[in-house]
Amino acid sequence: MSADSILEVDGFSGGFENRPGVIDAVLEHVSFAVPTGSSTAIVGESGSGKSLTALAVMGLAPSRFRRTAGSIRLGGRDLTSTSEHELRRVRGREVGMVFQDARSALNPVFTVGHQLADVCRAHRGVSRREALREAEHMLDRVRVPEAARRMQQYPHEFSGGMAQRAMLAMALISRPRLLILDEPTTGLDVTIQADVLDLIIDIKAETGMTTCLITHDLGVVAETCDRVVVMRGGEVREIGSCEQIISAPTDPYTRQLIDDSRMVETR
Ligand SMILES: Nc1ncnc2c1ncn2[C@@H]1O[C@H](COP(=O)(O)OP(=O)(O)OP(=O)(O)O)[C@@H](O)[C@H]1O
Repeated sequence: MSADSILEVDGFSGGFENRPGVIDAVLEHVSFAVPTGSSTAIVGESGSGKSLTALAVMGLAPSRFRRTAGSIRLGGRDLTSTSEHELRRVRGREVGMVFQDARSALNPVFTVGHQLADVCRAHRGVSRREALREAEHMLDRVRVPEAARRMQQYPHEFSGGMAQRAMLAMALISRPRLLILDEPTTGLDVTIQADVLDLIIDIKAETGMTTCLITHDLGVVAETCDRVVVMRGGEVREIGSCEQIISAPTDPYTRQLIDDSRMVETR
């Protein structure tokens, strides 16, 4: 394992305890690293274990999930032996996550501005006034038009694409070192998908932040990432540079993913 990887998942295995004492294995010896500054993608079909791996990194795996082996190190710290209290500090400050369905991840009873400011205060210890100013600045930065007015609105008043931008602002406002994006554009209209992807590419270029993009679509990966981890059935099947994986995949499953992806349309 290399010292310049912000995230190191090493032999991580686990499953669900659906019946007491019996663990149905889901993740099997998952090992990969996310080099600091990279744009690493985790790709695979639905059910391959991508989201579960990311949730384990966040310390947010479902309550019935049990780790059976391995470790997850973030910035050199072993998360599998970190207390829940510490994990709360790590989430946000060290690692932020954007989920697929932004509107359901936002709290429906508070305005978007209120929620952004709360996250800012919790992680950066600034005054309420400063947090509100930062929240508006962040909404503007993720290209939400009329940020000041949007601050006062509730999540249901945001379209899917705008809600996804607000989620991105929420993840960015605590300035995490690693940003995990779980299918951030799935379910959005194609043109909105392209806008959100462009935004992610621009923010990455501006901040130099490390990103980990989870997707089933290798077409998206080709546009946004430099490294690829291919998962299937809870296992890592192949790891390589984006170029190598796309031009010369060694695993037949990766080849199938390439054929299924949007790249087929542009070839
Ligand atoms: N709460 C749960 N209880 C039992 N099994 C679960 C639970 N959550 C996920 N699983 C199982 O774990 C496996 C991995 O799921 P995961 O969500 O990580 O896949 P994924 O690759 O991210 O797919 P998707 O893109 O559909 O989210 C799946 O087989 C799923 O059925």
